[in-house]
Amino acid sequence: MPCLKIFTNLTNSFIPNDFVNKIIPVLSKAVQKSPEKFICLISPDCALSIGGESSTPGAVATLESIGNLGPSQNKVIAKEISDFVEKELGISKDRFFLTFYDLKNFNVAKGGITVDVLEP
Ligand SMILES: O=C1C=C2C[C@@H](C(=O)O)NC2=CC1=O
Repeated sequence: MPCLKIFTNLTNSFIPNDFVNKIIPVLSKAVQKSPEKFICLISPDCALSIGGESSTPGAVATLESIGNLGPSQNKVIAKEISDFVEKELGISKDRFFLTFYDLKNFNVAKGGITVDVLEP
């Protein structure tokens, strides 16, 4: 599944309960894949230093997808996700770091079956 993982120094009480669901349509539109395929997890209360500063809100995130990533797509995706994270979590864009991983289909499995077999 295309998967966004966010690690943040925000405490759990600052993460809206519906955050992981609300971001799915944003991901779906930005990555151009159907919403039911997406996973989002957020890990709060992380010890996180960005440039020696650990008390200001910040986050490090990874986005994994089989395709639909690349130099032009990533520019759009980065903007959409960082806008949403800033609006919903109050994390400024200069303290939000996103890394993209374009996965091979044989390196992802769902229900115990690799995606090259699931979606040949
Ligand atoms: O990363 C991806 C993972 C999957 C699994 C499969 C599915 O859920 O149907 N399709 C996927 C697309 C991806 O990009």
